[in-house]
Amino acid sequence: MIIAIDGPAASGKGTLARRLAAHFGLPHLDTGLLYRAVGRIALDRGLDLDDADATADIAEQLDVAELDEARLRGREMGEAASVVAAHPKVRKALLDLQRRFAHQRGGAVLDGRDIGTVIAPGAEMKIFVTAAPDIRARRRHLELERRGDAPSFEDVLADIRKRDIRDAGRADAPLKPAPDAHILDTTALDADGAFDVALALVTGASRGAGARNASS
Ligand SMILES: Nc1ncnc2c1ncn2[C@@H]1O[C@H](COP(=O)(O)OP(=O)(O)O)[C@@H](O)[C@H]1O
Ligand SMILES: Nc1ccn([C@@H]2O[C@H](COP(=O)(O)OP(=O)(O)O)[C@@H](O)[C@H]2O)c(=O)n1
Repeated sequence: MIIAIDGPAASGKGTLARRLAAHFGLPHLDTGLLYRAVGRIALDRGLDLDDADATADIAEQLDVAELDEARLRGREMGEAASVVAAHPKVRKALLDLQRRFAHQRGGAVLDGRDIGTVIAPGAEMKIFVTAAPDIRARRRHLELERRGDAPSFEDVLADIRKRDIRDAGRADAPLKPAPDAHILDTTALDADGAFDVALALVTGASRGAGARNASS
């Protein structure tokens, strides 16, 4: 089974995807890390993030085994990722590896912005995780504080709003729910509550598929 989790920044999609993957014994890919890595390498090399050709070259040569998650989670990396992710050439360079991961034997869980719409439109389960911007900013602010990065709450909220607008407004693979996605609003749900709702959706869908298979 392919489980596609999409949603805006700090909505809790990564936390949910990891928990679903552990529960079902499926491999998990946080696709945001790919774009963060491209942004990071471009900045390390002093390249212009708006240079679509140079950043697409980096994306083509990206070694997924070398993704250093701790270095990629910083505040400025989310912004850099969002800039390079708007280049169609960068997205194209990262497409095959994500599709292969999604379609491996036994299934997978992927989280990002375009999993249900572009990477795995045939996924058996699509969940679009969302929450109010100020709640997402509070979560991200706490997370950054724990990392020792201490921007103000207002700065984190401004980052999130800016990234939402860029991600939803780009022409190629914009952030939006697939027509058949379940919307999971976690504004009033903690991580356990979000997991319980998602688990009920996934187990309900597999039972439905079992029933359809049994009757066909
Ligand atoms: N439902 C939730 N309620 C409160 N905090 C959450 C919830 N889901 C995730 N978090 C926390 O919020 C932060 C962002 O979550 P994360 O899963 O990384 O979001 P995303 O992958 O959407 O950016 C993390 O510190 C995580 O532990
Ligand atoms: N499948 C994906 C995943 C991320 N991205 C981009 O990468 C950026 C960082 O993604 P992320 O998932 O690591 O960010 P958070 O939601 O964790 O803050 C996003 O703002 C998107 O611009 C994308 O375009 N497509």
